[in-house]
Amino acid sequence: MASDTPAPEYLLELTDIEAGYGRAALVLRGLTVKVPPSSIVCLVGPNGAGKSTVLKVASGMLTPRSGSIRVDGVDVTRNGPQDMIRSGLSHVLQGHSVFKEMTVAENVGLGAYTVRDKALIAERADFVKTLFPVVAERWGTLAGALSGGQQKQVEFARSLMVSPKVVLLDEPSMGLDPKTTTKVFEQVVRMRDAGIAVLLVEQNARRALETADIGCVLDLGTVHITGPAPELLADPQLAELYLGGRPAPAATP
Ligand SMILES: Nc1ncnc2c1ncn2[C@@H]1O[C@H](COP(=O)(O)OP(=O)(O)OP(=O)(O)O)[C@@H](O)[C@H]1O
Repeated sequence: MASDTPAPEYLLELTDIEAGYGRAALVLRGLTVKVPPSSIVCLVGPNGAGKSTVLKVASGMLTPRSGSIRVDGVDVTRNGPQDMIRSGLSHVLQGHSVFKEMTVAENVGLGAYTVRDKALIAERADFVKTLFPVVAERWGTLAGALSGGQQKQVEFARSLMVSPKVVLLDEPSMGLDPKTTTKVFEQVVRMRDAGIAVLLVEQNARRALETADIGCVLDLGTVHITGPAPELLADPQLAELYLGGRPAPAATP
């Protein structure tokens, strides 16, 4: 029977979040970020602005002191990490987290450790193999034998084994050369096109905004500007302040 309840406008809503570590001063100060379905939302901003902290709050690793978190319209503010996964959020941490002495298949399988149904696990494994061809091609290979960019795709595949609504990606380009970064961002777009919303944190602000649908500029724990990523990229003042200088002028014919 079809439900009369309209689908929420956003899959993830972080509203007026205040959060910090222990007794130290607040890191996030009234932060609001919203992720619509089938979109890539990118958080950019200077070192220490609180970008990774946003993802820790969204994944239940850090409980906010105030504010609310909603996933697909449901309030999950007090959920811990396990319950956040059940709510539909999956977090790919900063740095490299594949187990190099395990095969690609074993690494991907770890993402499904909360899933009991073997047929469901096989179905999801088929899905990630289709989405990330390199994962299918290197399925039986030790993950340590893969390049950095390929290992990142194994991490993406592992994160999708819980069938998330939103994937939280913390600096997927870290330690990768520009060519590999381009390939990794192509995979982020494939995730979005497969219907998975993405909240992306990146140091490489210009590159990330070129990939994202929506950009949020974070400074001192709050979002200063948010809007369509192409508009943020075209803003000369923003480029000067946060994107390492003005964009190159268009070539004259
Ligand atoms: N585990 C922690 N314990 C205490 N303070 C922390 C912890 N993690 C981060 N911080 C502090 O929170 C602030 C924001 O850090 P965060 O990593 O969220 O920023 P960021 O914007 O992601 O920075 P970067 O781009 O350098 O990764 C910083 O002042 C940092 O020192």
